Amino acid sequence: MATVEGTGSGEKGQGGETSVTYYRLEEVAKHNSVKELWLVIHGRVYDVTRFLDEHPGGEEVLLEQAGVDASESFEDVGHSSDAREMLKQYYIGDIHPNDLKSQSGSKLLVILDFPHCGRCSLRFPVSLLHSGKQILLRRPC
Ligand code: HEM
Repeated sequence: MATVEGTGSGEKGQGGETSVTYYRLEEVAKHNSVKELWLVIHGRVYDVTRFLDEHPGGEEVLLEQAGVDASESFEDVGHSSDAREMLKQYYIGDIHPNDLKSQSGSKLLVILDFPHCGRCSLRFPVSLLHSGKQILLRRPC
């Protein structure tokens, strides 16, 4: 496990300090029972131990995903936005960047337009590692 300090807002005096705890996949894998059940959804780690009894889809499906990346099964079910909102309360940290799957197939094309300047429009592909991080961009002119 590693904890990394980062600035949430990047603005001075706005109190945007955040701290992220990173977990290796092998550590997540150890929490695979009803006593302690962690799973990974989209690069984020969730401790759903106390949710086992409450999950509307039953505890069995959660146990099947115990200690592993459950992103695909989570999405296959087509969980509601309420379900996605619930995730927040079980979030305990992010997967360590070294353990994130290479997502070469999922690139995002960023297009920046600068209305004040007729010459400047930037297009560049970026790789999506995980959400929640800040990207700083510098205006070209
Ligand atoms: C912390 C993670 C999860 C949360 C917060 C969660 C939450 C919910 C909620 C609120 C529902 C009710 C329907 C809805 O609102 O979408 C539901 C249903 C269900 N969930 Fe999850 N879920 C989680 C993980 C999973 C995972 C990993 C699976 C794996 C297959 C799963 C399978 C199901 C199934 C099969 C249903 C029933 C769908 C139905 O009856 O139509 N869930 N879940």
